[in-house]
Amino acid sequence: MTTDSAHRPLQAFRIAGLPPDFYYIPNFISIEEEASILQKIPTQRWINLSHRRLQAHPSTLTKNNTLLAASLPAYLINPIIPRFKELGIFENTSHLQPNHVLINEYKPGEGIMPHEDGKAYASVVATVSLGAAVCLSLTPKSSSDESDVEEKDHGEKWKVPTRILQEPRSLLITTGEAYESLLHGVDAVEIDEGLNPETVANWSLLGDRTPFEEAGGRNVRETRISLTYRDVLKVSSAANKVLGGMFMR
Ligand SMILES: O=C(O)CCC(=O)C(=O)O
Ligand SMILES: [Fe+2]
Repeated sequence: MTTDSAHRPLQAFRIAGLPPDFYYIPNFISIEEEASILQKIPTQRWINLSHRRLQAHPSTLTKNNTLLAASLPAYLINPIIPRFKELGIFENTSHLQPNHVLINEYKPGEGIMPHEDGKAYASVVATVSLGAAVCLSLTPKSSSDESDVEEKDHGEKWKVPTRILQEPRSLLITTGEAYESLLHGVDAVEIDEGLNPETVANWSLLGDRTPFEEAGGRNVRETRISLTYRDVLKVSSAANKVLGGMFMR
């Protein structure tokens, strides 16, 4: 298992200095693919929240975190999910592929509080960014446990808190300990500031650093949409529901 890890396609994209594992792939989709997806996101399905808006596909989970089985819309499947398969992103999750996508939209000044994604899902999230760049802020789960998060695996120091800069068309994969031991959020700011190799964990993996360098380490926010692909563990098929209903009579 460990011997072939060096040959795994994701290894070149691993973000160093963070708990295992985050992977960042710039230009995961093309400009044309990005435009096509943006144009297909339905305008009538947005749920407005105070600092962002979102929609869930194929549907919102039930109160006990169950997904009612249904396929994802075609524009969320192709070309993205076949590319996930080539990279083996969901090869160890229960359904071997994502079955749920949350679409989040952030206008300048909007964000999402630090949080964890929790146990409704397999511990893998694949996030495709569309439209503009945004920084994801990472913090240890509890500040009193900071030393636990920083020193693991032979005393290796993790550089948290830190940020991951997500360029438009990029893919960010969060798995395992990175999924379980850190909180992630998007600061509700109009400008991400102080972007440089020390403050941005994936600086060396960026597709194009020049816009941020030329802006003096700033990213002036524009509307950014994210597609977060996940594998929901509990899935209820329509057939199960009917059977369940029969046994209850
Ligand atoms: O927009 C993002 O990149 C993060 C979204 C997020 O954390 C979530 O939907 O749980
Ligand atoms: Fe999240």
